Formats: sequence, C-alpha cells, structure tokens
Amino acid sequence: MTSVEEVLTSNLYVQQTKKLYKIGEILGLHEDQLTALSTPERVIQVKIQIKGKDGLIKTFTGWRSQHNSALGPYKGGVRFHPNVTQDEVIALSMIMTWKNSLLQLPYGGGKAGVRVDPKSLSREELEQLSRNFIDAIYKYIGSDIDVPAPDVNTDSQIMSWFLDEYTKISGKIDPATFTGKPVDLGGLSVREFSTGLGVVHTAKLAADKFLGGLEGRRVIIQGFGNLGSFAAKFFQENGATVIGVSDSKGGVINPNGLDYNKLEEVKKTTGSVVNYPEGKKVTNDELLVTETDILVPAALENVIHKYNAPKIKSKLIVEGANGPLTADADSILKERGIPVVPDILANSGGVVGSYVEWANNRMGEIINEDDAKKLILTRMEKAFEEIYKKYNSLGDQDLRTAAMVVAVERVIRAMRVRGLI
Ligand SMILES: NC(=O)C1=CN([C@@H]2O[C@H](COP(=O)(O)OP(=O)(O)OC[C@H]3O[C@@H](n4cnc5c(N)ncnc54)[C@H](OP(=O)(O)O)[C@@H]3O)[C@@H](O)[C@H]2O)C=CC1
Ligand SMILES: O=C(O)CCC(=O)C(=O)O
Repeated sequence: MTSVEEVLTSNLYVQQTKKLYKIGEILGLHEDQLTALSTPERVIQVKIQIKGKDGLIKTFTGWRSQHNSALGPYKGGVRFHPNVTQDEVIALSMIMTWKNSLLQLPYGGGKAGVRVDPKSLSREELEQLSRNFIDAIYKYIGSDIDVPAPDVNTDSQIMSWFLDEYTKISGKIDPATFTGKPVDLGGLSVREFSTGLGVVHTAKLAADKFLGGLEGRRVIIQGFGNLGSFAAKFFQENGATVIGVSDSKGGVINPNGLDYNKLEEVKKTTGSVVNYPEGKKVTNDELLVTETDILVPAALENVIHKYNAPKIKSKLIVEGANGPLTADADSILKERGIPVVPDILANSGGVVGSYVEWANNRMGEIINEDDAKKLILTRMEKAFEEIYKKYNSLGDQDLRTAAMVVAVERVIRAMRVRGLI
C-alpha cells in the first residue's frame, strides 16, 4: 500500500479506538471495560429511496449510530456525504459521547450519515431524501431518546424537513426532537454560528496559554462551510489575521490577510474560495503545511497524519473538524511540542448551542439569544479550565489525553452505577 492509499483508507473508528485505548492505559481499564466503552449500543442501517427528476428511483444507504446513553439521550448531527461509511458514523457517535460528557451536557452520543452526494441532487430530491430518512429512523428518535442536528452538508432547512416529517408520522408536536432549526421553528439564531464562535473562543483561551494571546496571530482554516466560514469571521473580529482558507476545490494563501466579507462574496458568487483574487492558489495538502501561528482543520477527518505531521509549521492546532488528526499525528505533534486543542472541546460550541435550543424548546422558550451565547461560552471556558488542570496534573501528556480522561471518567461513573461496566 502506498502512503497515499494508506491515509485515504485509514479508518476513523480505528483511530478513535486507538485514542480510547491510550486513555484505558492511563486509567488502568480492563479490556472488557474498553470493549464496553467502544461498542455502540445500537446502529440502525436504512435504505432510502427517492424518485429522481428523471423519473428513475435512486437508492441510498444511511445509518444512525447510538453509541452510549449512560449520561442521557443520544445527541449528534446528521452528515450527508458521498464517502460516509458505517464505521465512520460509529466513530463520530463515539466522539459525541466524549464531547457531551466533557461539556457536562445531559446527553449520550449519537451520529447519522447518509452516503450521498447532496450537490448532485435538486432541492426537491434533497427534500425527499431528508423526509425519507426520517421515515426510516423515526421510531428510534425523540426529544428524550435521540436528538439529531446539522453536520457536514446539512443545515437548518434540512432540520425543518426532518421536524415536519417527524411531526406528520409520529403525531407529536415536539420541536426539541431536532436542534439547529430555523428561528421560525423554535431554533436559536446563535446555533447557526455557535460552532465557529466556540472554535475561536477556545483558540483564544489556548493562545493566551501557549502563544501569548490571539491578537495579531496568523490563522489558516481548512474548510469554508458552516464552521470554517464563521470561524474566519470571529478570528477577524478578535484581531487575528486569517492568511489562508480552503474548501473542497482548493485553497488560497495571502500573508497580508484575507478579508472575511470578500471571502464570503467570492464563495457565494464563484462556488469556491480558491477564486479569491489576491493571493496564491494552493492545494489542501499545501495549505496544511504552510507556516502560520494557528491551524484550524475545519473540514473532514484524518487530514493530519504521520506523513504530513512532521511538516506542519503551525505553533498551535485547534481541531474544528471531528477527528482531523490520526493517533500517529497526535504522537508526532506532541513530540514536536505543538499543542492541539482537541475536537471534543474546540468544536463543542455547536452541541452546547443545540443543548440551549433543546432546553429552551422544553421549557417554553424562556432563554434569549444573549443569555444563550453567554451560556455557551461559559460552559466551554469551564471545560477548558478543567482540561488545563488535568493536563498539568497528568505530567507528560497532551491536551486530548487530558480532555478524554475527564470525559471518559464521567461516562464510566454513570455506567458503573447502572451496573454496565
Ligand atoms: N456544523 C456544526 O455545527 C458542527 C460541525 N462539526 C464538524 O466540523 C467539520 C465541518 O462541518 P461543517 O462546517 O458543518 O460542514 P459544511 O458542510 O458546512 O462544510 C464543510 C466544508 O469542508 C469543505 N470540504 C469538504 N471536503 C473537503 C476536502 N477534501 N478538503 C478540503 N475541504 C473540504 C467543504 O467544501 P465545499 O464548500 O467546497 O463543499 C466545506 O467548505 C466536520 O468535521 C463536522 O463534523 C463539529 C461540530 C459541530
Ligand atoms: O449539535 C449537535 O447536536 C451535534 C453537532 C455535532 O454533530 C458535533 O458536535 O459533531
């Protein structure tokens, strides 16, 4: 196998299990306990069919993985992507278990994926696909069972179709079954940008500890979707200089800085940030190894691995995406003294925003947008402090290890009192 093939086929579930086993060693967990922690409670595979605009039936496969419910109902997003696999969805649901535990949310971990290229569908086809996915999984979800939300290639419009379909089939009016909804359906406008806001907030907390502050720092962001674009906005507003961005078509670098509003305009009008007029066009591989102060992978998993980790020229990495670093990359970056703010903290602004929306729906809409924003940032600051304390007390370990120790211990305590571990 060539190095490129090895990276392309590296499996997120294997990577996440390796990271969990490392925590097992530190906590002195038995093999049986690690199996109990890594095995999903239920994985639902469904066949989704839609009638295409050409009159032909198109068939897709989707999964919802319900990883662990020791701390509460399963919670996590729904991804539409042509490369989604069952293993990937299980791994992403396991990440959600640790993330929700770390942030002390009353949730377990879940995630869904549908293997589809949504860009190849018309709006009508996308609506059919979204509704038919809910038809297939509705028995297994609910505001106190499993609460889906947006992830890659899904947004508030798709949550609206989900909710409408769920209401029709179940006969229940329960908007807290989904989060990331539009404001008109009980959503919070904060949720749309809360993941990006949280990434920049944790980057600031980490930059204060490791770089002497965020202001004036150079930032590179891979991915310019929900997370990447809002992260670019908030970095700029916090006095950092975004010098590189990318999307699936490639990237652009300008050491003098890229303007957020102009990036948005270019993305909207041309379909890709690669067409930003002032700057050097780069591939995604080149972007990741360009010299900068802060690197934010905010697209897909396994992009920093044993082959490019030795070449990274960033002083701090903030994981916007879920699982962007392999276990090998973790070891290499730790050896090189480059701190990595782990996904389960860095991108948790999304799920904390979802939690506020869910709680608001259940309590009768009593939280306003300002309070919601404060709650998200305060909750993340608390988790950051807890991780930093653990990081200092563990000795020679990285921030991910500290975060996972805190998160896994909390899940173990809940499983233990239930007699599950
Ligand atoms: N949305 C949320 O609330 C949360 C998201 N996350 C995680 O953040 C990451 C991004 O999610 P989100 O922003 O929502 O997703 P989006 O679908 O909104 O955006 C994804 C971005 O990644 C780009 N991309 C896709 N493939 C590649 C590639 N091979 N190389 C470079 N860029 C690529 C896309 O490019 P293009 O624009 O060309 O399609 C797009 O800009 C995921 O890992 C997700 O799980 C984590 C927590 C919450
Ligand atoms: O908002 C949510 O419920 C989950 C978002 C998500 O999928 C994630 O944090 O990876």
